[in-house]
Amino acid sequence: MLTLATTTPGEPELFASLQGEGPSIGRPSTFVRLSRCNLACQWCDTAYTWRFEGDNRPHRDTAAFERKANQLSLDETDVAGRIAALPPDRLVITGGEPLLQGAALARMVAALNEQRPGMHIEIETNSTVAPHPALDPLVHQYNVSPKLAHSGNTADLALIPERLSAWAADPRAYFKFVIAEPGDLDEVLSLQQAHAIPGDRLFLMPEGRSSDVLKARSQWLAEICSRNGFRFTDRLHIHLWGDTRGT
Ligand SMILES: Nc1nc2[nH]cc(C(=O)O)c2c(=O)[nH]1
Ligand code: SF4
Ligand SMILES: [Mg+2]
Repeated sequence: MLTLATTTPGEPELFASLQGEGPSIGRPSTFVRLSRCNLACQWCDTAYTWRFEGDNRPHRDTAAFERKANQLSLDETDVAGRIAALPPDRLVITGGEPLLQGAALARMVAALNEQRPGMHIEIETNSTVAPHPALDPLVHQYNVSPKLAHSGNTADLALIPERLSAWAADPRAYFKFVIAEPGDLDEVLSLQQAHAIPGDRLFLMPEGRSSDVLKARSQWLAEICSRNGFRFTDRLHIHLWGDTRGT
């Protein structure tokens, strides 16, 4: 079984859209959003995947979410069938932290490869969890987003040195750092040095859940990228559809 997020109670968050972030920005892709996360970012835009009633970890919005309305368990073959029925030939698996369900994901992707061979498989991850050995060979691209101090997570939970070095050594892994202030760059530079992250696999992305905030932060972030040899990524889906589920 896989535990998915929902768009509305009982409806899994599984949809066709355009990849909004990172190296595949603009590509038609099917998205599946898994529930649960091992971190708690104070600016997280998908707190409905983890901040359930009784979870008091700090978040910018104080709301806690009812678990029953925001989680849905489905069979791996059922999830694969829903993905195979949609037009895109690319799949983005996101969350929450999808690698927490690595064994079930391996079964789902294997079923998908039977039903719809040749799909490009991309995974969004917060960097802390090693891919399950049965899943890893089925994945074409990892979008790895280590969480900096401004996320509110402690470094001992969010920045696992051996994991970061393993991602840096994997040519399938693209780093995507969420940046809220120019000062966040110092942390990126020291992580880049410590783990030998190549600049052509290192993206900076503005933090923001509205088009206005993204545009304002893009002004100085674009400059930082060009000065440091990093790639810039916008959040296309926020400009197009705002901060909404299922887009
Ligand atoms: N269109 C679209 N692109 C995305 N890229 C990464 C997303 C995510 O939430 O992880 C995301 C998302 O939620 N929507
Ligand atoms: S790692 Fe991702 S899903 Fe988890 S709390 Fe942070 S932003 Fe949200
Ligand atoms: Mg998102």
